[in-house]
Formats: sequence, structure tokens, C-alpha cells
Amino acid sequence: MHFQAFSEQVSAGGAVVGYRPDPAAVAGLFDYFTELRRRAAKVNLISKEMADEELVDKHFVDSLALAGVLGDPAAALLDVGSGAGFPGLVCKLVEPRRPVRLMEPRLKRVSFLRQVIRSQGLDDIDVLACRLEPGAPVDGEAAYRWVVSRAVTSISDFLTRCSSFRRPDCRIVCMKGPRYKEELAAVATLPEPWHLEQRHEYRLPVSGAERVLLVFRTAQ
Ligand SMILES: C[S@@+](CC[C@H](N)C(=O)[O-])C[C@H]1O[C@@H](n2cnc3c(N)ncnc32)[C@H](O)[C@@H]1O
Repeated sequence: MHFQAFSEQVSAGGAVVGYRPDPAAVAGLFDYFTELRRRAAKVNLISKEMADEELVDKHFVDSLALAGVLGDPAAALLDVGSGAGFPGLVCKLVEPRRPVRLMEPRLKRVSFLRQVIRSQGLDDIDVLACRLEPGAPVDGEAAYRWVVSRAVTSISDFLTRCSSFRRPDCRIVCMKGPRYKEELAAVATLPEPWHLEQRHEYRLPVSGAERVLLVFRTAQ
């Protein structure tokens, strides 16, 4: 995919899901896209069969839906199970002032993420090479205002793992597909209550995939 087609798809898709990146950010996203394609030939980062348009839609544009809700660029983001960098690295590239930490236990993915961070010259972003476990401390945990997961685990399991982030100033985001309602119903049975503060349902423009972004806060 050439830059022009990438730029048009990301800009149009971003406008649909709620965040249209500026031209400098689109250039950074394209460099990341190019590096991802190159490294994914050797390392298991994304599905190799995915066509470029689908990759941009399902990973880049979907990540922009999160950028659309984050607001204040000083509010720090932790992306749990970042994989190849979605959605956390996209959010950093479109808002370079935002402090971002990408948590990812698989070392080949960690090495890819660190290489992109170096090659893009990004500041105040780091990779935590570990897993999020219930009750276990997380590096810098008091600083995060947003903790997100996409395609990592069920909503209930994620909220249970997020017990260290049960603070009034922290929001937990789950990015899900169309069958999220059963998972959402299970949240009411958790011993520690969570309140669903926002629900954004949207459709990705190229694939037509139904997506939802759920924002939780502590109910206490
Ligand atoms: C299916 S991938 C999704 C990656 C990315 N979030 C995305 O949407 O493309 C799930 C990732 O979560 C990581 N993971 C699984 N359990 C985790 C945990 N408890 N803490 C942190 N990362 C975890 C895996 O190593 C994997 O890279």
C-alpha cells in the first residue's frame, strides 16, 4: 500500500470512529505500518493473510476510536497486551505528548515495539515486558488515568486483573466485538463492583465489523 492510499484510508476511517489524525501523525503511522509489514514476515505479529486495507481498518482505524475518547494529552495510558502495538502505540503516534506504557509479555513482540519506539524517536513511552496479574503491582501504577485492553481476555477477567487501578481518577477501557453483551452481563457478578460509564458502539468503515468501546470506573 502506498502512502497516499494509507493516508486517505486512515483519515477517512478516523473521521468515522471519532479521531482524525493530523498529517504529521499520519506520516508516523505510515512508517509504523511499513515496519510492521516488514517484520511480520518473520515474527508472529499480525495475521499474515490480512490484506493492507483490512489491516488498516481493523488495527489502525479501530485504535483511533480509543484516541477519540482519551482527551487530556497529559493523561497517561497503559495498554495491556499490546501485541504489535494496538491500540497504545497508535494513540502515542497521534498524540506524542501522552505518556504511554505498552505491557506485553511475549519477547519478540517486546523487541518489535522497542524498535518502533526507537526508530520513531518517541519520548515518554516504554514497554513493560510482563503480564498483568490480579493484585500484582504494576510499574508506575499511580500515574495511569487510562488502562486499556483489546483482544486480550474477557471483560470480567480484565477488570479482576485491574484491581490495582480501582481509583476514582482511573478509567478501564475494554475494546470488543459484537458479542460483548454476554461478557458485560457477567460484570455484575464480580465481587468488586465496577460502573459502566461510557459505551461507544461503531462500525469499521471498510470491513463493516461491529465494534464497541466500554469505559468502566470503580463503583466505590
Ligand atoms: C490477541 S493479542 C492482541 C494484541 C493487541 N492488543 C491487538 O489488539 O492487536 C493478545 C496479546 O495479549 C498478551 N497478553 C495475554 N495475557 C496477558 C496479560 N495477562 N497481561 C499482559 N499481556 C497479556 C499476549 O501476549 C498477546 O500479545
